[in-house]
Amino acid sequence: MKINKIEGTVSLRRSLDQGTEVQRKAVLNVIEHVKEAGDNALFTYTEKWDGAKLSTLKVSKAEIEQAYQDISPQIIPIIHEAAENIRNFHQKQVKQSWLSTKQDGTILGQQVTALDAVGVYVPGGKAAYPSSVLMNVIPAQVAGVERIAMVSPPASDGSLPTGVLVAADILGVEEIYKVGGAQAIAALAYGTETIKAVDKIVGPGNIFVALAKKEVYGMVDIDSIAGPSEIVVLADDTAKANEIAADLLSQAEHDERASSVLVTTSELLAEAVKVEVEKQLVDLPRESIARAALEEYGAIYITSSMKEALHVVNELAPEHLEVMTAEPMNLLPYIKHAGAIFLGRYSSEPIGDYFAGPNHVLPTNGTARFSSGLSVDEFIKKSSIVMYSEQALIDSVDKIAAFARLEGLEAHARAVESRFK
Ligand SMILES: NC(=O)c1ccc[n+]([C@@H]2O[C@H](COP(=O)([O-])OP(=O)(O)OC[C@H]3O[C@@H](n4cnc5c(N)ncnc54)[C@H](O)[C@@H]3O)[C@@H](O)[C@H]2O)c1
Ligand SMILES: N[C@H](CO)Cc1c[nH]c[nH+]1
Ligand SMILES: [Zn+2]
Repeated sequence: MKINKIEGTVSLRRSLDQGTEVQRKAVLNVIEHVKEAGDNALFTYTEKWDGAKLSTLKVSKAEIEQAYQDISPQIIPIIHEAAENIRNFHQKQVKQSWLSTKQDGTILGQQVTALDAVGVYVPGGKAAYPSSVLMNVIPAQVAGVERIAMVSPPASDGSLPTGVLVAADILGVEEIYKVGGAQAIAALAYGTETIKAVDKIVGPGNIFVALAKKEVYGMVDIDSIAGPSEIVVLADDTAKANEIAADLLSQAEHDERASSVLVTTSELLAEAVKVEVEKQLVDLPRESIARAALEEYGAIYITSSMKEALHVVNELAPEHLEVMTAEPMNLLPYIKHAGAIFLGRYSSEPIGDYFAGPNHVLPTNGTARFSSGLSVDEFIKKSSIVMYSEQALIDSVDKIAAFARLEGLEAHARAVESRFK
């Protein structure tokens, strides 16, 4: 990790991965092929990219039962407890419909309706993510979505990870399909013989998944594009180097393109964290991934004041921000851009990945400047409601007709006037 001293204001935004021309073309071909050939195209690509020769896509009851046989029994109550924490947190996000009656009897309001059908992408290439099953499915359930179709790429033996199957079963997901990548996104958007089309697709994935989601947007809705994981730790000289190093590595191990950054006012701490990171890397099972990520996207920034450090943090707008300072809560009002904020040394980032309750699907690549993590809001829509009283229309008909004529829309004006002719 390189140490950089920062003076004054700097621009540190990372550019968004738009994929290469070859990747974009490949994704377009996949989508067209799935539209034309349906399930057959899904079988072809699953064999090509995942090495699995399948004859059916839907996970069977027998496969779920087998997953319960294979999984360590101790993990099951832990998944249940995590699911409960996540459900309780998301329950607080529920928005109610409302109606408001004016003095003249007019009723105005907003009706909240859950989406009918949602597709959930659970990544499966480099690691298994049962936690992402919980994070994507629970807010949809809390919103009241009736149909949830989950997709995830199989291993070469045609199986899905036991943790993914058990987590989905614990939540009561009935449709689980063994298909991943751009082909899974195309199937959810356009439908095939086996997979019925949905209204919205959510969930993180690699560049092929991200490009496919962008491509089908409009046909269906999508959530934001969550890219490789990121962590920024903001620390002063009270923080502990070994704890910061451990937290930086927790995100670096996700992906060679993950980004782990320390922003600190202490030169001494910066040096100590650099040494600790090297020390802790050595026996990490995913050392090579973490090392590659740190070499390319890792950094330590030293600033001369906390004010400058906060500026750097807001500039980076990270997916996850940890604040490890003497009084972390005091800094909260100055943090404008971060997907999730973890305050104090007992709030290590993986608590949020698995257990605390907030969602772990969060804005990356600086998009926390304008977007938020996955929430119940992503699974609802709002219809406005208008019920005018006779008196209200008498009072405003001339104004509305005048406005319509300002736009040259005579039929609009006559429509409101027709009630009194
Ligand atoms: N932000 C979050 O909440 C969150 C959570 C979990 C994972 N992630 C991220 O999701 C990503 C998961 O990526 P992954 O690759 O491990 O799994 P993935 O499921 O996204 O992608 C695997 C699929 O990619 C397709 N593919 C692979 N190589 C291809 C090629 N050359 N051409 C066309 N298609 C190809 C295949 O269909 C394969 O099934 C990682 O970047 C990880 O950090 C993010
Ligand atoms: N940190 C990831 C989001 O960037 C989510 C995750 C899933 N499992 C472990 N971590
Ligand atoms: Zn993580």
